[in-house]
Amino acid sequence: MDFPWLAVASVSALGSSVLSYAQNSRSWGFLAGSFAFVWYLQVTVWFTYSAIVYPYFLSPLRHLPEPAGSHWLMGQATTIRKEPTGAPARRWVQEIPHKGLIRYRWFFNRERVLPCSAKALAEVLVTKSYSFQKPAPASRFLSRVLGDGLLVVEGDEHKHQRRQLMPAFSFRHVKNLYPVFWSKARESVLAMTAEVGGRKGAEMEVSNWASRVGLDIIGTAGMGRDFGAIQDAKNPLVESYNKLFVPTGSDRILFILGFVIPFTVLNRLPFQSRVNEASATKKIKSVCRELIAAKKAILARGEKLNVDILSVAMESGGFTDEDLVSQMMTFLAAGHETTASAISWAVYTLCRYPEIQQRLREEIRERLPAIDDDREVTSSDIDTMPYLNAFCNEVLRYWSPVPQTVREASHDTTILGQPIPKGTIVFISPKAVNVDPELWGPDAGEFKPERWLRTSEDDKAAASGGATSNYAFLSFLHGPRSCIGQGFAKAEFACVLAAWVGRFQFEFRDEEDADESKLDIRGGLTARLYKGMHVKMTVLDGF
Ligand code: HEM
Repeated sequence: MDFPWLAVASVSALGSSVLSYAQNSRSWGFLAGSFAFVWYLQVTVWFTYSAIVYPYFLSPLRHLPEPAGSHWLMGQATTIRKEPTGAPARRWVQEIPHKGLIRYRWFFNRERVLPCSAKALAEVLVTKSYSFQKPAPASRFLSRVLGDGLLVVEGDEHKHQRRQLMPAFSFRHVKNLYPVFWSKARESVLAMTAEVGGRKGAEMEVSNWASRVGLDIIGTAGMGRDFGAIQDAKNPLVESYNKLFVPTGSDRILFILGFVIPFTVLNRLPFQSRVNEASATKKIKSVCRELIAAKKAILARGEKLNVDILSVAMESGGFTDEDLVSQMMTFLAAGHETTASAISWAVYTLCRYPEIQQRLREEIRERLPAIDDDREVTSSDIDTMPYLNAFCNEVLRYWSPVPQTVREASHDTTILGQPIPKGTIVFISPKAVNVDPELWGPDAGEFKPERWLRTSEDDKAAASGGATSNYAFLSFLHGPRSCIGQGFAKAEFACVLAAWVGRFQFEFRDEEDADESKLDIRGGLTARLYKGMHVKMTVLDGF
């Protein structure tokens, strides 16, 4: 329930004028004082209604099961802010007896609904997908930093954009990109080898490397431009994304102020995060404009464009230049931090389970050419490596690089027959659903690549990791708003990981990291280790 700024301001203006008139006062001081008084009265009434009366006595959601120990006014807000991103939802889904929906309360008892059965998820993500849209504050942020690209737009505009962009992500097209993925993966291995040198157990922060290789892959395979991020850690694009997605101290202040000042006003104030955001967005936009101009010059010369995402979007004829800038910004952001997060968590897992690392390395070395070998690596090499694919699927399941996402009911609707009023916030938690024993069986909470390995020719269960429903694996969501880059991401992830594991041995720098429950995981869009993923790396002979 959002604070009705406009209505409250209008009533305050009217009320203070009436009071001034009734008191026959022409003093500005009296007018301002009575304006503040009427404002205060309304805030008190609104607050009592929205934070106490509605959630406790009137809301149709009040009978849904809730986490125990919620604060009378702050619900689960402090728990959520204290624990690693997505961790409370992971616990609630398993601990609270539910029939597919859980309600929890956020600051000032604002209600949230967590769909957690396959049927509830199917309704939110597929059958009623366009009734559950991105909430206005999330859309405003995404729109500011990405423009109105595929991730932001809703309804018919979304259907139209998605149709135009789909050919760039077709199965056949992604298959043709494997050699590009492999060549960038090799380049990153060579650059990292140079940095490690002959040192045994050299300390490295791998999420930055993963980000840089991700950026170069989306640049080369998605836009026909090598950004050179692997070769240059100070690459302006890398720095711009660091500014955009790494949280600053002022974010917390902005979050709190957001309860009392409208975001349209806050966003104009010179907070550090807003200043960073504006300069980063300007830089990224200028790179995108330059890319589009270069492609247009190719078209003007009558030459044929490549089949990268940008070329497909341009050739569809369905986008203006500014639309194309938004799409490019969307693919750059959506396409590199997510995969980078998956690669970082894969490295973490390899440190945690040295025997899995060894088994994976054996398969890679047996099946793929060594890094110094120029032979092309194709989809038939990568897609037929059972343990590599099982390991990648299990990392995506267990760590869910996008741990949670959010929707808002755009009108009064239902989930599983439960009335959901317009404006209700619905939290979708891949991090919780991906390890729910109801859907995955009793070993859901274990990291176990074997669940994806076929035990016989007609073992069909392995394709879905043995889960009882498609909706059990939510890392890319499902339905019309699922990740359009899923095939691209899986292929890129497998190539980079294979090249890294073939060449390097990974170990924890800080042994205490082995205790997952102590990890400080934060992040809005993707899950990151707050201190960075610091590991020890050694170059191994023979690959
Ligand atoms: C491991 C890597 C990745 C993961 C886990 C991932 C996950 C997701 C998720 C969960 C969403 C839905 C977000 C929401 O609606 O709230 C999404 C959407 C999207 N992803 Fe990915 N993604 C990955 C890689 C990529 C790549 C490589 C690209 C592009 C090449 C990409 C492009 C997009 C786009 C454009 C959307 C918006 C789709 C739409 O709304 O129609 N993603 N992704």
